Amino acid sequence: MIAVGQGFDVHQLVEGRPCIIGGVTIPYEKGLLGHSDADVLLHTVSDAILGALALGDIGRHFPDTDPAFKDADSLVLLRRVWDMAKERGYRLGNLDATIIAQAPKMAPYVPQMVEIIAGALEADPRRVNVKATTTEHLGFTGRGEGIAAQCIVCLLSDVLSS
Ligand SMILES: Nc1ccn([C@@H]2O[C@H](COP(=O)(O)O)[C@@H](O)[C@H]2O)c(=O)n1
Ligand SMILES: C[C@@]1(CO)OP(=O)(O)OP(=O)(O)OC[C@H]1O
Repeated sequence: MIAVGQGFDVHQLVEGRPCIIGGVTIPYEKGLLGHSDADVLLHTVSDAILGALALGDIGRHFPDTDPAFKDADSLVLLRRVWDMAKERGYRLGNLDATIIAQAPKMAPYVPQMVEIIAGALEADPRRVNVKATTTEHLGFTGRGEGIAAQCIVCLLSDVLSS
């Protein structure tokens, strides 16, 4: 059985917040705003997995009205999402994600992000790809007002569907 899912997320860039992306705290003058730590990359990975499982999205499982998730570590949320996949007999086929940001420069941190995501999904890092693009100064990402991320995931299971 193969299950694919996709995710998309956006968070606003503001002063006075840490810039946490893919589980890495990136030195930058601004950070992402959210109820949780606002890790836009881990959110989109979580949403892609939940999509493959037909289980909705992270907002359904970890509501932003619940004080339990205030400043939550998105890596903890991703591990909880991955538990849902494992419970259903899935392992990671592969994952491909894109961070859409004019700044900061993501490339130096991408290898660490890959290791963190692969670790959370108990997968070989060679199954995980993270990349980044600017939008050539166009739109809200290009103006530095926010950062977006998108992800596609392929999950594999040995269970045959009936
Ligand atoms: N925030 C970003 C955006 C892009 N990169 C890297 O720069 C390369 C060029 O980006 P373009 O938008 O001009 O395609 C791209 O290949 C990314 O690897 C980055 O590190 N951080
Ligand atoms: C992650 C959660 C957790 O409360 O909060 P936010 O950091 O606001 O992130 P978002 O992607 O807007 O929605 C999911 C939320 O449930």
